[in-house]
Amino acid sequence: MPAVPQIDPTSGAAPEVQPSIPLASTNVTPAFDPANVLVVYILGGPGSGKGTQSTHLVQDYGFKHLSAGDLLREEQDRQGSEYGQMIKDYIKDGKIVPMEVTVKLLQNAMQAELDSGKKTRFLIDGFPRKMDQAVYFEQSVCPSQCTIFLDCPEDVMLKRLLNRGKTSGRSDDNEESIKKRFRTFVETSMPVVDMFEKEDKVVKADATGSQNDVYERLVGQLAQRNIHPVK
Ligand SMILES: Nc1ncnc2c1ncn2[C@@H]1O[C@H](COP(=O)(O)OP(=O)(O)OP(=O)(O)O)[C@@H](O)[C@H]1O
Ligand SMILES: O=c1ccn([C@@H]2O[C@H](COP(=O)(O)O)[C@@H](O)[C@H]2O)c(=O)[nH]1
Ligand SMILES: [Mg+2]
Repeated sequence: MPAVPQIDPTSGAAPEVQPSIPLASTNVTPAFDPANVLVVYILGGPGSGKGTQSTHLVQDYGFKHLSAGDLLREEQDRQGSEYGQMIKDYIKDGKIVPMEVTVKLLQNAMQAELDSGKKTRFLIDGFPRKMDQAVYFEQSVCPSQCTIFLDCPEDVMLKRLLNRGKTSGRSDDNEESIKKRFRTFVETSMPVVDMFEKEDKVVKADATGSQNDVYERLVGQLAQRNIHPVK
């Protein structure tokens, strides 16, 4: 397996990939072999419960949870990061940070986990959020097994996020940023879910109701995809 490059502090990173390139037409060998590494994405609108359900899934399915948003916030706060201010501005505005940064952070985190001989099942939360990220990651990092999609109406998500905003300290848990995030989700992220849906790779669950209700639905859906708890 090739070594995973660090984020290049001078120039940035991975080559640009045009989103229009069809997945099947390329010959790139991914960095991680899907025979040895399981990647499941968890997507859904802001506040749909991705982080919450990830906590449950990690406990029962032996996943290593990697939240793209958390990794970006860590990078934003890392002393000396040349991307800090850019990430801060993008997050507050609900925009998608250029994929070179996010993919590198994810790839490095996966490599670190594999190097330490720990988990080989990755639950990637809140990624891919844009078509270029999806195409690049699937081709060059690791093809996913499936995408969990948490389906939740905006009024429910808004209520949850405003409630979370009372204590989260997140710069984007305010009404103005939330509206922008909803828009980005519909315009930029849903096409990714739709693409995976066409490939029959989406496990969709109604994300309304209690956390436990949602989780039970997810467990049932995952079983149908032959993904089972490890204990
Ligand atoms: N089923 C649920 N019912 C009520 N509240 C919930 C439910 N699931 C999650 N929450 C709460 O809603 C808020 C948002 O949940 P969570 O952080 O898991 O969402 P998310 O999809 O990861 O959001 P983001 O995209 O902003 O990171 C949290 O305060 C969480 O406790
Ligand atoms: O692939 C990604 C994932 C996230 N972002 C940015 O981070 C924020 C917060 O993400 P959460 O998943 O809600 O924690 C998101 O609104 C984007 O601005 C990103 O750019 N790319
Ligand atoms: Mg989250």
